[in-house]
Amino acid sequence: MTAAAPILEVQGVSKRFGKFVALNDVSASFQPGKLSAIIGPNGAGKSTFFNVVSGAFPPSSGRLKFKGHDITGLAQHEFARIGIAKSFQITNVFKQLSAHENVRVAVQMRHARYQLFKPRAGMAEVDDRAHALLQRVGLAAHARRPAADLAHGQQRALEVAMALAAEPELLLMDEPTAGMSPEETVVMMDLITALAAERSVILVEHKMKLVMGICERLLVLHHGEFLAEGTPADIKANADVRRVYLGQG
Ligand SMILES: Nc1ncnc2c1ncn2[C@@H]1O[C@H](COP(=O)(O)OP(=O)(O)OP(=O)(O)O)[C@@H](O)[C@H]1O
Repeated sequence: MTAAAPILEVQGVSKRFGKFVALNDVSASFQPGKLSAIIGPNGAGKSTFFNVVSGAFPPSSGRLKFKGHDITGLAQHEFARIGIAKSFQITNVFKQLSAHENVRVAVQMRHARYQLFKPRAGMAEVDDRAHALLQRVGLAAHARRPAADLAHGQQRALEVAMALAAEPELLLMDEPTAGMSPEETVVMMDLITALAAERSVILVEHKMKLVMGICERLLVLHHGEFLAEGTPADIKANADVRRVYLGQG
């Protein structure tokens, strides 16, 4: 049996900030349709990794490949166009707009770029698509509420709906449960599990316990390098990982 071609390949990527090396020659390959997590203690380089693979900034050296094509140095909006979407640790929603309006803007941005709909007929389709996306993330009942009035967990879900508007094949999520209550965390983890059944998802997460139960594969960053990778069981049993996480939540 031959393995599927990777959806994302990170090849010898380094990221330097001045003399400081935040990522040091990291390589990893992600198979399509899987839920993976990059974990690691504070300052390990997780956000830097997320920013590099989502196109927020180019690597200092090394290559990125998406479905076999070299995407190193591509502009950020090009990442969305080819099928890579991201949702951030800090919510990026327009607070005064309703939940539905926020998602509608995201849908319109995608369709304006491709002129998928005819101008007149388009609005109803855009509205419907926005409603479907709100439903997908469990916010259908809150469609008319201003984003500012939504609970933190709901705002994060709204942002996920906006990321999904790009119809990504690969969804990148930076600490998707940051700042959430335990109840909101459960809802978000269920949503991530459901989304991962439909596309490839890579999470960046500080809390190892959180991802143990839902991810097929974990990669552990430490001091800008991969310390270990494997199934949750492999990682749990790994002495090096236990050592770097010792005393951390
Ligand atoms: N723009 C920058 N300029 C200089 N140094 C940076 C910059 N961004 C990150 N760093 C440094 O790179 C290292 C890795 O940071 P990064 O934010 O990627 O780690 P992290 O694993 O996401 O940490 P945390 O879990 O605390 O968010 C840190 O030492 C940080 O100070």
